[in-house]
Amino acid sequence: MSEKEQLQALRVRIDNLDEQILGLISERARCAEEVARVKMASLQPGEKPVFYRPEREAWVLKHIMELNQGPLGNEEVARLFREIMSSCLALEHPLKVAYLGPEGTFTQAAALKHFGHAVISQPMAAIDEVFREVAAGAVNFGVVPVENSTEGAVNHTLDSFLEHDLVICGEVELRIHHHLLVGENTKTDKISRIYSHAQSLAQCRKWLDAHYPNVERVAVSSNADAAKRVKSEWNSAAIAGDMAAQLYGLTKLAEKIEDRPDNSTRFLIIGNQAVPPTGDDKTSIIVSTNNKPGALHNLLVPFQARGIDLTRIETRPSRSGKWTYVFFIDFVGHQHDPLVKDVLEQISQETVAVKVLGSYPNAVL
Ligand SMILES: C=C(O[C@@H]1C=C(C(=O)O)C=C[C@H]1O)C(=O)O
Repeated sequence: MSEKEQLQALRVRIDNLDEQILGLISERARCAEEVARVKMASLQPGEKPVFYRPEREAWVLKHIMELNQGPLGNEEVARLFREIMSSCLALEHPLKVAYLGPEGTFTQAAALKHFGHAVISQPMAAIDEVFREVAAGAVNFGVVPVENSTEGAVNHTLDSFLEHDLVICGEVELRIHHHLLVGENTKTDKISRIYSHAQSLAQCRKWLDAHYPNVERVAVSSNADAAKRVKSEWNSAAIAGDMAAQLYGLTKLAEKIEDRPDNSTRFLIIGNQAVPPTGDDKTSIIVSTNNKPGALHNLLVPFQARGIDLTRIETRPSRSGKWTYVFFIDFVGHQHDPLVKDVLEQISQETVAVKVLGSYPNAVL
């Protein structure tokens, strides 16, 4: 067979497979519609239907990754199935998700990675506004950054948990790649100012010291805001990611300029709905202790005694008295696990207050 004939034969096979895939996706979507009908039919009077099931979605993605034998990688097939689920869920009930905006931020990228592109995503100007939108019921979920592997905690997010009664329903991790971006009119040999969010400037500090030691670094409210500004200024550049570059039509003067190649940010999904266990979960709590010697030690011993892994501990001022603190603790397990119930009971006897922010599936993607 000639090359042309071989390619033609392969394309016929691909067309045939696509038709089968379409048939199967449509059948799956009809099943999701049926799920919605069943959920609606079995509601008690006054009860609201729960369409989005994060624990079920985590299971579906893990199941697919376990079955996958290549040649596509696990992450790749999971991303495809994430989008299929997103579209199926949107047929049941379109989800509204608020995120720390404006459009083009890494938080938007995280929201789309977690929920897929079929959600209605709404940018908010500040982290606190995301919390308020979710608390008011104007959106189903919110997405906020909580920690970066280079720069540490996002304090605004931690502090917002002290002020709102919301539940953590999930987490997303995103590799963060920063680029130095310029507009069409930028005089690249005369850059006198570089805009970005303070966290991003910090994540690229060494690169900036080496390449632009004398250029003014200007912290603005988001990377997307930085990208927007350079469009109208001739002597400015921005540090931002791919989404912002695309959105504002900027070009990359330098790529992947973050100081650490593994630079990642963790985001939280906040909502009003508690998530049942999946067997691979994490729990986040806030604890306030008496300001006396050994308080932190006494708090941690019960975890150690039960072999519960702490994945993170963060301290913040309590805001209810000078030099008093609260601890944000993440650990492995679900609040319904007997061992976790037991540890929560014990620490609530030894501390001033314990608040469970939520138990949620470990990030699959
Ligand atoms: C189909 C359901 O509803 C939603 C859609 C899902 C899917 O498309 O697989 C999974 C969980 C839910 O978010 C369900 O509850 O099973």
